[in-house]
Amino acid sequence: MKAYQLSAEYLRNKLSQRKPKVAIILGSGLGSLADAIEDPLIIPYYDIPGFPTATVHGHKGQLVIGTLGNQEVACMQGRFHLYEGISPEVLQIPLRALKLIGCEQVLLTNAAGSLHSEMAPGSLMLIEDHINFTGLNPLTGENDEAIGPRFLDLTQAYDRDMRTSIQRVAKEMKIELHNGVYLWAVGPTFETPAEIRMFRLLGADAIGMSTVPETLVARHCGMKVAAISSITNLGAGMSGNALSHEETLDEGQKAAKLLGDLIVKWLESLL
Ligand SMILES: O=P(O)(O)O[C@@H]1C[C@H](O)[C@@H](CO)O1
Ligand SMILES: Nc1nc2[nH]cnc2c(=O)[nH]1
Repeated sequence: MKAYQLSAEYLRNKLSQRKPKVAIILGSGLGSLADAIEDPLIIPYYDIPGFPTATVHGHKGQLVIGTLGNQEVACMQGRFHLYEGISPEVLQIPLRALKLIGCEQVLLTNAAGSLHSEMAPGSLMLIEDHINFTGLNPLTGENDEAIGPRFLDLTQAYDRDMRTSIQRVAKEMKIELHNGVYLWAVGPTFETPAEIRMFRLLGADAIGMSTVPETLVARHCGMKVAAISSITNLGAGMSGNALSHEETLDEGQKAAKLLGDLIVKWLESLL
């Protein structure tokens, strides 16, 4: 058995009657969203065969399965990043396991730096497309055609219907939701000001160190994907301030309530 199949088998045995259809991944500073999940079944990543351990401060490292916005959800409270030394192959495990237990859609969230001063910290950005600036891809290696195609089309990486429904709900709630392109940089260093200027020229609107590998793995196994960035800072050199993970966490926590409200209403709208 492959590692993700072992993870899925373990999770299936834990689920009993629960049937999560929507997966959610919470980024830096956004973990408190999972506290609103009702009747939670909490499974630490270290208990799940095949799952790596979450090492980044602010990423709790547990799967919370329960009800949110009247939907059954499987929520990853914390994620894995390549810069933690996790191989691209291991990044495949959580999403494939979530698909195997029945999740058809995934909503990814992250903390990100903005490349436009008008999209200030505290803003939310719906990802309409991405730029993979890492040269790395979690789908590198042998392809299992039973999971997905060798050459995956990414013309619609972020699902149009999911984006439309999230935008509609944001509008109803009078939440300003920017649209933009997220650029994946490996990290763990933040960028230099020169890199930020270059990334803006390349067409990026926000920059971060996650999400794209999850999108690639999820799309490959046939899940629908939407993603929202919580803007925690302006890109390096744009404000004169030094960047830090503490700032990411503080600003993420400040935005978590607004993002949580949007996610709950969106889940309710799926009924
Ligand atoms: O997991 P996300 O993408 O939300 O985390 C961001 C990127 C880095 O891991 C970290 C930098 O502060 O926050
Ligand atoms: N790469 C990158 N990741 C972030 N996560 C939160 N802010 C940033 C940023 O400015 N750059």
